[in-house]
Amino acid sequence: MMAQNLPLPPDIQAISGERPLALFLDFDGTLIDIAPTPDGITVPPDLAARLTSLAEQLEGRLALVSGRAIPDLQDHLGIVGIACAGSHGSDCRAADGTPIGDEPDALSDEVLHEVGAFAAANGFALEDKPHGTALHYRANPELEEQGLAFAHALALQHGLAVKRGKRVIELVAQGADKAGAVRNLMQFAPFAGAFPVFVGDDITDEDGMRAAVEMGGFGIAVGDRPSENAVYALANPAAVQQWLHL
Ligand SMILES: O=P(O)(O)OC[C@H]1O[C@H](O[C@H]2O[C@H](CO)[C@@H](O)[C@H](O)[C@H]2O)[C@H](O)[C@@H](O)[C@@H]1O
Repeated sequence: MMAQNLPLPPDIQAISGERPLALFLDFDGTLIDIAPTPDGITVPPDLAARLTSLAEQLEGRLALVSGRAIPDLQDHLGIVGIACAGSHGSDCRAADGTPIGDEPDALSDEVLHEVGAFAAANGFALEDKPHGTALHYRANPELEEQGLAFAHALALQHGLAVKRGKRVIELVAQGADKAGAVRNLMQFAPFAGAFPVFVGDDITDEDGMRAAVEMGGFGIAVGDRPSENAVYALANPAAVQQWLHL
């Protein structure tokens, strides 16, 4: 199913034929199908090579923008020589690995301890991340309300932000989001001055799409979640890969 009956995007070659295209791609649910657990995803073995080749066609103006930390992306994909923004925009790096922008501190030990204890006591699967922590409840969807109440109370107490995703609630530093990642990358070559397009499936991707729109581009929603900022839609990761000619 597709988001809000939005039309299919124009062919990528038609877009990039008109002006230099800067492409920002979410990972889970956009390039790769959602799996029961974070480590259970199936990543085609040649995906990294295909992304690298796409980046070359775009003269380097391709970035992965993920809620996952960059080392986690690399564990699944291998080292890809393209720009990456990990941990919901907390950690932005150019294609050669050079950091872009400030990297926020990790969460305090006190917060990590509280979240870990809550997860263990209530049936959430905990994902520790370098710039945050995630409570997964895909195996127990009824835990959502309880998880949100806990996360919002803890965020208020410690000045953190809550991110919601597909059967996941995350705590991260204030100010980290995918809009910031897009804006950061668009300040520098080879992205600066290009036409930004953000492709994503989840709530956190709305920030990235909004930033693309602000800079004259557009968003493409993936899947059936209604999108506030997308003007085009693709049905699933297979359709994204096809659209990208991967
Ligand atoms: O911004 P993304 O690249 O889409 O990353 C968002 C989160 O993705 C991962 O969790 C989600 O995918 C898992 C694997 O399909 C799934 O089991 C889980 O229910 C989803 O929430 C990842 O584990 C998170 O760290 C990312 O923030």
